[in-house]
Amino acid sequence: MKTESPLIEFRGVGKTFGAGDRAVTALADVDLTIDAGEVFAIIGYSGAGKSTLVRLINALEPVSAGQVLVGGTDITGLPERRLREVRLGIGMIFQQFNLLRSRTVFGNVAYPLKIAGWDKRRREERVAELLRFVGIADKAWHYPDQLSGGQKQRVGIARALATNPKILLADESTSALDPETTGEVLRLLKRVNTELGVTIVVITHEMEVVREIADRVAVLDAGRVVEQGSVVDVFSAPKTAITRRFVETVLHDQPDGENLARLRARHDGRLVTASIRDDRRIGAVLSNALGKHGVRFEIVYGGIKELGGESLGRLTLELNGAADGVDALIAELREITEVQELVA
Ligand SMILES: Nc1ncnc2c1ncn2[C@@H]1O[C@H](COP(=O)(O)OP(=O)(O)OP(=O)(O)O)[C@@H](O)[C@H]1O
Repeated sequence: MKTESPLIEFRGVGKTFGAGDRAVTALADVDLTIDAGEVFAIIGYSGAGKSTLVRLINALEPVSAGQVLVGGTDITGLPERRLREVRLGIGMIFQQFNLLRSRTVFGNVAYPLKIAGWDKRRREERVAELLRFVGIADKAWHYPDQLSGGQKQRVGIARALATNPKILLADESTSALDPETTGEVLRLLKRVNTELGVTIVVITHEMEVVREIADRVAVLDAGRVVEQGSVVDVFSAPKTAITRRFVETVLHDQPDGENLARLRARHDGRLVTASIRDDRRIGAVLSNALGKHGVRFEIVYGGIKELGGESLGRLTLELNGAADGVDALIAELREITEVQELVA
């Protein structure tokens, strides 16, 4: 569901808080395009500028430099009245859910509809529909304190979607949840994207969240976008050290330190780590290793994950055979993938 012009665009955006000696540059030279219909993730460590970046999308903060376009409209410098219209098309969910404790689930979800002037009957129909969609219709008359974290975030999602926004901003929306509940909430967000066609911008410090839900990702470091691309490309060939560190937290695919020492102690053969992207071609080379090169192989370490229908990760192999046979096998593998020899 891609349109010609991006739904959200950052052009040379900078954001500085304070002035003079006290000035803090939260964002610098940010260029980003987010297309309609995609799930776009922005990942970075604490303080990288992620929250500042989302706050610029719904114009909660003015930019210090550059332009932010939403739906083709430059929102920098728009009067407050026009900004309110832009914000109506953008829903938001938060790490701490931000529900009204004094209102029931129904009351929380109905609240934005009330503000938007929907009459009582339409509000009731819409809330019932939303609660069914997020799977908590049976909790309509509960208060937030009676709900689990995952249920609270479902309410947050229903509330954010109430007025049919085209864009949903999710700021660390699963960071307060355990891994299982995180998975459930991410699957719900994916349905919001695919079934309702809502474009989702996910802010996170967890690469696992990016892997599970995003189509594309931008890596933010000290206020700058250091890498952006499709999730499969970024995972399979990270270009910067910081991205490699994030990818490593998901794939756990490279033996180092103690693991490497243990492998060395247990295995006499040569150890190589091969990146896996097209696993069938690599499988074909390995299955001929004995017949063609007289080399036996054993997989001694590895982490492979399914991503966008592809297998990604690295395998560490022990290769046993005559030196020239092992060299020939490594050369053949290098024709199709990256291979690194591990020396203790
Ligand atoms: N209102 C503000 N006034 C002054 N400095 C700010 C303000 N908001 C953010 N900053 C600074 O801007 C930088 C980026 O902050 P931001 O909250 O956007 O990062 P983040 O990546 O969202 O981090 P976290 O994950 O910890 O929320 C930080 O150095 C922060 O201290």
